[in-house]
Amino acid sequence: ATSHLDLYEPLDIIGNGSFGIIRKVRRKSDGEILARKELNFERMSERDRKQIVAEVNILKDLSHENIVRYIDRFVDRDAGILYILMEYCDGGDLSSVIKQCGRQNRPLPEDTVWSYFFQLLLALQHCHCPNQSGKPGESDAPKRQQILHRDLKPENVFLSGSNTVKLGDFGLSKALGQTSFANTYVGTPYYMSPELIQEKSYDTKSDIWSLGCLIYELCASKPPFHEAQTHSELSMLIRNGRIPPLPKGYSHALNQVIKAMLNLNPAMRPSAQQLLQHERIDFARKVSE
Ligand SMILES: CNC(=O)c1c(C)[nH]c(/C=C2\C(=O)Nc3ccc(Cl)cc32)c1C
Repeated sequence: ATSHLDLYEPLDIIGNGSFGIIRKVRRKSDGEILARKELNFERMSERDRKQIVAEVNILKDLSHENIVRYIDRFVDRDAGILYILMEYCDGGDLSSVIKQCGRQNRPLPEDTVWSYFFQLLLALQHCHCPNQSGKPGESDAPKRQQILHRDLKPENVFLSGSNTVKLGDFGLSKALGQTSFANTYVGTPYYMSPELIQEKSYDTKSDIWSLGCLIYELCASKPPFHEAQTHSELSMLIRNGRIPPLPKGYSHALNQVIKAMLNLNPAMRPSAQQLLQHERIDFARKVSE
């Protein structure tokens, strides 16, 4: 019987994640281009293997336009490699877009920022409030537990076409409900929220903090607390909560909504649901429809 591997023609390597690579592949049956994560689990610790299994199980449950679609997985026991097949996003990741804006000193247009912001809010809302998307008959959908992304950063957001963003790499996310709030710190130091510095628990408002850092970085081409050289300097900058204003040309409204997401007190930060009511987000929604 043809093994899974023979069903796909390997093309170029497009990324390297924490445990392996991401390769572009062509499905031979219909020529569809996909992305395949290749993870060498022989070198992984037991804990990391559990993490990957948890990621796949989380991704399987999520089906949303703004979350990278999980397609299939299979293991090559001899080679000790786990293959995870996902949708291909031809625009690459947001971190490359930000680097390009910084290099060419051409900031992202404000309308593009609001559109990406809107789409990421839809993705987060789908994770944070499982049955809130308001689709008719939603109430009889199987109850899925709340999911936290926990590592929202430009390297984990991918572009499909020129203006659809997709949240990817749930490697560090935690499905709540099985355990209490995850209080082991993980994620990108620059996007570390104040509650994580004080080793308090991580919750949906920590994802909102990271989203605030990401939207800030889209405009300024660097994270809000970038000047820090050491961990302790970073935590001092974060706790004094002073955020350098965005470059000229971005509206007061955008500055304000970023400030609200970067409130030191998690309870004061707006939820994804509340942010989706913002008038400029509503405008982005209308533009996208
Ligand atoms: C240089 N690399 C790229 O331009 C690039 C492209 C064209 N696609 C990707 C990444 C993904 C891609 O295309 N689909 C994905 C699904 C899940 C995850 Cl975690 C990543 C991807 C990347 C990193």
